[in-house]
This record gives sequence, C-alpha cells and structure tokens, in this order.
Amino acid sequence: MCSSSHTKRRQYPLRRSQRLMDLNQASLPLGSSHSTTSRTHGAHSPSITITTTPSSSVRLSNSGRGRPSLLHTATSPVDGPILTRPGSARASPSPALSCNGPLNPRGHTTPSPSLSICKHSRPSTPSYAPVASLNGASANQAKRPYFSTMQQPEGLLSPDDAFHPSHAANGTHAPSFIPLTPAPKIRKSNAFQDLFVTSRFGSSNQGVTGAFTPTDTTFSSSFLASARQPTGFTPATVRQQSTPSGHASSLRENSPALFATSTPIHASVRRTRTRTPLGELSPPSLANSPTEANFFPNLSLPNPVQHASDSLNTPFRTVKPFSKAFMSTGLLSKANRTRNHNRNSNNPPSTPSKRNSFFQSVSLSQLSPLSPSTPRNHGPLELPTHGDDVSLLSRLEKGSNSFLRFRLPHSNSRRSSRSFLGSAVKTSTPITNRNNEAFSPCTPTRTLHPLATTTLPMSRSRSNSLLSNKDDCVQSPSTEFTLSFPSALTECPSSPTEHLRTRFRNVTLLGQGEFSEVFQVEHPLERTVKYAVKKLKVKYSGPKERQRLLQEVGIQHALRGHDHIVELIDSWEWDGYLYMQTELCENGSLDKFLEEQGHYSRLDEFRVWKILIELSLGLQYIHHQNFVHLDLKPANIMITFEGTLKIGDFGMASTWPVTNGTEREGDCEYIAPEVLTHHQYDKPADVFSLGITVFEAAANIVLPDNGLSWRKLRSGDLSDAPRLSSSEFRSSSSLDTGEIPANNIIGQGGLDRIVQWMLSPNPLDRPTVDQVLTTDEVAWIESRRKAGATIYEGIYGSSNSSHSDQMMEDWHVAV
Ligand SMILES: Nc1ncnc2c1ncn2[C@@H]1O[C@H](COP(=O)(O)OP(=O)(O)OP(=O)(O)O)[C@@H](O)[C@H]1O
Ligand SMILES: [Mg+2]
Repeated sequence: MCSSSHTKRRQYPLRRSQRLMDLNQASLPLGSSHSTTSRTHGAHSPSITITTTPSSSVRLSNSGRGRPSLLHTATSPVDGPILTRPGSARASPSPALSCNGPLNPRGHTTPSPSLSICKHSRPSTPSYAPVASLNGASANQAKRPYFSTMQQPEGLLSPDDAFHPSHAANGTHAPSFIPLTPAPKIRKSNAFQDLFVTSRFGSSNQGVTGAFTPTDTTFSSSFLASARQPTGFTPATVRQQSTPSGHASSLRENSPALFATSTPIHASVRRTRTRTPLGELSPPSLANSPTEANFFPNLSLPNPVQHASDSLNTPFRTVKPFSKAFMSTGLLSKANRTRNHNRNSNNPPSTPSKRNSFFQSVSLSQLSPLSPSTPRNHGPLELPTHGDDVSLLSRLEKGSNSFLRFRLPHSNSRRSSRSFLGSAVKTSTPITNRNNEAFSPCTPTRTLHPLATTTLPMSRSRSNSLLSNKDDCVQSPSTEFTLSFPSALTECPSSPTEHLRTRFRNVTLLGQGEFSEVFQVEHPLERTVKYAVKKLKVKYSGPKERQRLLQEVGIQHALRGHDHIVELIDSWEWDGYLYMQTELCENGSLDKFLEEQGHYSRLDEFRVWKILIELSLGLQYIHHQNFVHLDLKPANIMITFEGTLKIGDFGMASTWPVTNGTEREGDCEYIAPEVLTHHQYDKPADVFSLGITVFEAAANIVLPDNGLSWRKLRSGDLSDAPRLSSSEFRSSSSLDTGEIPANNIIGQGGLDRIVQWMLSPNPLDRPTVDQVLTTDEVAWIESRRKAGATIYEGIYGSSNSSHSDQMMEDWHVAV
C-alpha cells in the first residue's frame, strides 16, 4: 500500500501564500462524500486539523485486496477553492524571517500572482477571479504555452476535456486509466529475536564547520565545463535527450499515466495527512504514447516576460546576508554554538528545529563525570572500495546470517576542503587510549555490559566469515583494553531505549517515521559529538525481514562519504532491534523546513535551485553506485547545521537493477506513476520523486496524496500550481547596485521547464540526474552560490565579486 507520512486528509489546494481566507473553507463546497481521517504520526504533528471533501466525481470503494479503490468517473471534477491560511504571515511569522528585511509593499506576503494560472478554473470556483484580478493579467494570457515550438492540442483542454474517454480513442493526450495494483509497503518490523549483530563504521563526517566558499562546492571543474552544454529544454530536444542510457533498462513501455485532475493543497496543512489509498482506475490506454503534439497536453507555463512585474512572495530584498537571514533557515547564529573552550558543556546544541512537542529530554544526570583520560576518536580510516561494498551487499542479499562488520572508512578526498566539527574521525593519528593502544574510532561500545562483552568477540570472528578477505576485517584491538565509562553505562539495559543509554549520553527523541524512532545521542566520552540513532519501533519478524533491514544498512554503508548522503557511522542489533547510528543533521528534515518557511512565504527561486542541485548530486551518487532510493521525499532529506541537504532513510532503497518481484512503494505524494502501474522500480522513479519534491518546494503547496489532483500531476499537468520560477526584481537592489547579473536565470522560467521535464509521465522522457546537473541553469547557480541550499543568499545569489565576499565576511564577524 502506498504510504503517507501525514495524518489528515485534505483535498483542495491550500496555498501558503494566500492568507486571507479561513482555513475551514477547505471543507466548504462541492463534495458528495466526506472524508476525515486522523492519524497521529510523527514527532512533529501539528495541531491543525482540516476537513476535506472529495470532489463529487470520485468515490471510494474497496477492491477486495486490502486497498480501497478510487473510481474516477468521466464526469467533471470540480476544482476546489484555492484556500488561504488565516493570518499565518502576521500571526506567527518565523521570528528569524521577520527580521530579515522588508516584506512586500503590503507589509505581508502577497497572494501568489501565479495562482491565476489555473487555466481551467470554472466560474463556479470563486477564488480564482479575485486572484486573477490581482495579477492584472487575464487568464488567457496566463495560459499561454511557454514552448512556442510545441503544438498544443487543439485548444486548451479543461480538466473535464483532458480526461474524457474520447481522447483516449483519438490519440490526443487523454487519460490513460491505469489499474493501480496494490503493492504493500514492506514493513520493517515484527516480533522476533535473533542473533546479535554488530558492525562498526568509522565516521568520516561529524558535522561540517566553517562557511562555504566557492571552492567548497561539490562541483568539479569538469562538471562546470560539462555544465556549459546546451540545455535543450524545448520539447523536441527533451525527447531526444530523454532516453538516456543511464535510465530504465527495465522500462519497456510507455505508460503515460494520464490521469484526471483536481487541485493541489495548501502547505499549511502539510502535516495533516491521511493514508487514504490510491484508487484503482480503468485499464490503461498504452496507445497514448506521447507525441510531439501532446507531450505536455496541459502545459500552460506563462511567458516569463509577461510576469516580469509580478512580485515574488518573499520578503527578501537585499543580497547582503544579514545574520538573521541565516536564521530564516532554522539555523542559529554561530554565537550560540558550542565553542571549543566549553566543549564539555552539558548544554545540547541550541538548534531551533529540534524543539517540538515530542522533544523528550531523558538526560542521564546520574552519569559520573567524564574520565580525564577520555580518548579522542581519531584514527586512520579507510573507505572500502566499491568492490568491497558490492561483495558485501551480494552477501547480504544471499541471506547470510553472518555477523555484519564493515571496514572503517578513511578520510575522503572530497571532504578534504572542509573542516569537521566532530573529532571522532578523520585524522591521520591512530586512535589511542591512555596507554597508547590503538582502537577503532567507532562508537565506544566495548565492555559496556555483560551482553556486549560476550557478543563482541563473536562479532569479530563471524565478520571474518562474512567478508571475503582478510583486509575486509577491521584490524582493531578495540576490546583489548578498558575504557573509562561512566558507571551508568555499565548497567544492563531493560528496554531498547535503555539500551541506547548504555551506549550514549543524553538520549533524546528527535523524530519518528512510520517504522522508526530517531534519537539524538551524545558520544559518551566526547559530549560535543552528537549522533542520530535510528531504531525500529518493533522487533523484526524473522530472518527475512532482518536481511532486508541489513540491506538498508549495507546500502547506506556503501554510500558513505558523500556530501549529500546521510553518513552511516555504526549499526548493531540488540534484542531483535536494529539500530543505525548516523551523523546528526542539526536542522532536521526538509519537510519541516518547507512547512515552516511555507507558512511565511515561498522560497526564493535561488534556494529552490540549490535544493534541486544538492539533491541531484546526492541522487547522482546513489545512481552511479547502482542503487535506487525509491522513497525520496522531504521527510527523508536532512538539513545539516550549515544548511546543506543530505539524503537519508534508505529503507526502501535497492540495488540496481531491481530484481523481479521486488515490492517497494514509497509515499503516495512523491511516487512515480509507473511504480504503481507497472511496478517499474528504476532510476526515473527517483527523478520523478525529486522533481515533485522541488515542485513542492517551489510552488509552496501541499501535494495531494490521492484523487484528481494527484493524477493530474502524474499526467504532466502542473497547471494548477503557481508558476515556479520567480519574477525578476528590477527595482530592488539585490546586488546593492540594482543590476541584474549577467546571464541571469532567475525568473526566466527554467525552473518550470526542468520540473516539467522531471515529471514527465513517461519515465523514458524524464532526464537522468546527470542531465539535470548539466543544464546551463545549474551551472549558473553553482557559480553564484556560497552556502547550503537552505541558506538565503539573495535573489540572485552571491556574485563572485570581492564585494560579495566582503559581505560574507561581514556576516561572519556579525555573528
Ligand atoms: N540523521 C538525522 N538527523 C536528524 N534528524 C533525523 C536524522 N535521521 C532521521 N531524522 C528524523 O527522524 C525522522 C524519521 O527518520 P527516517 O525517515 O529515517 O525514519 P523512517 O521510519 O524510515 O521514516 P518513514 O518510514 O516514514 O520514511 C526524519 O523525518 C527526521 O525528522
Ligand atoms: Mg523516512
């Protein structure tokens, strides 16, 4: 079953940028059936409750296979009203953002001018008219297709027209009714107790310190050179480019997945979601392969020139990064950060994103003081070769019950330009204890309690049987000496959480997903070093499930060492629970960031591009290492202290190509159509999920998880959403000189084009991640960025001028 990570049902578009209408109007008209479900979920569930009403053309039934089906009739769907969030801009603005410069001339955010783009709005949809009048542009103007070379289907189809069965017959871009067969999400846990498995990895990433500089970007010069290649966004070029060799060896057929339509939903109810299942539709019409004429049937990207006077819903007007501008990302001033002189402070990092209603402090106040002989976790670390990883994974997939043990990573050259906060890894000096004995730079779990002391020797011996050669084994005398552990750490745990407390200090709940709880923990000996530890909520059910969990561990291990992948540090089992220790991403997950930001205003386009780039880099690495993630979504993307994005949660990931019979199904909102229709688990599915993540971030809407709007998005019809690219700011002085930088791409519509490309219904038509990263727009953004994706750098980013560098230096001084 398609999963959803949110709690309550919502059907109609609630746009963050509109804030004048009562939220309750979401439930106002239109529906014949009424659905309100509630599911408490996650550590950050909001108090917002929304009642939604499906459109009358949709009815729910049960397919008899455990998943109700949604039968779409060919009758007209009715667009719901575009709703607003009551007073969110003024009632509860982000304190950081509110300090970040002037708002728009009205003193608060402006309804998105692009809202009027919804070309199919009916007269009965009351909210469109006033929005259109705000723009001063007629609906027809807004509907003008962006691609002049594209042959639009005769006239612009209304949602009703677009999904009328007659179009399937005549080959126009009509709906393909595709049966959505159930694909139950693999559950990760049940009761079972099995062997104790331990594995350790040295960390190569304990948090990055220091500001980004141009040389810090992960783009190599060769990349930038290649990025100069023509983008080719016209549909004709898209079609040439979009059958990449890197894609879809298993993609055999076009699955246009043309669905019906409704409208997206406001982000203010982002956390109020339900798991209402996807519907089962009529049989597909695979004859509807895209043609030049119907490739983007409902494309209505506006002419950027036409919108040049539109105002972006962002309060930012100046390029100089005020210190509080950085707080707008959820980051705290560096003045609040623990510094070297008080590294032994008990205070947790004062990152604002962690405090929430689920934040439970379980500080171990009874712990004895640290030993003065606390060994530093420094050591020479070695990354296994890719061959080793493949060997390891193949063993995992064969179902070996052997103990899992990885070699320790060594410092990665890609990270050499950065300094690391964590002292747990990455020096050339071997780790030693006070007797100068070397030991593994792993989490110090040795000699903790009777269970640990008996299992560790086993793990070593079994690791020899798992790994193919002697070099694969960790050469660690780690258990041959005794560390000075606080007395509390030697107690035998009685529960999974208690078990964590035997290994770490200050165990606090950080967040939770559907299957896991994630804790923030402190290194027992080095309190400023913090980690995240993910633990399954329940025990795994048996060897098969255990192997599946170990595959997640193995994949994340194989992907260590990349700037945009959450770094796995250690993993182990205890009493049937699997634990995964990763680097801590202090600013939480991207979904929370988008939610908080979205209540206030849309993200500026420059940051959206940075999000696209950083996630593409992470996904590129995943794909190049022959894996697919299959669950990309903002909740699985973490934000570091520096505002950089990292892809995490490889619970759905798989080796590539995915073997037959594999069942994976991520979140409904982000899932590619071919995953549901044809169980095609391939790289284009990740590209789709990435595209829709960027779409969500740029449009500032809550994605639908079902219904007409859901299907419309999967038919390549984004016309309900606002224009993604922002407008140019000719009057405001983002560079203090009032000039727009050369070759500016902001506001030019490139974001709309690339997202549209990534959301192509046919997976073969989507770009590879490599293609995304070699567009001119990406190269331009890369040349002007200096900070992580969530950090505001001005409308046009930072220039390469010394003036810009000076501003960054000023900021450092200021904080
Ligand atoms: N390394 C980390 N640093 C900070 N927060 C984290 C980290 N890992 C996870 N989290 C938090 O915990 C939440 C759940 O993590 P994760 O997605 O890995 O669990 P999950 O159970 O697999 O989720 P789901 O199944 O719903 O996708 C994240 O959304 C995030 O808020
Ligand atoms: Mg998750």
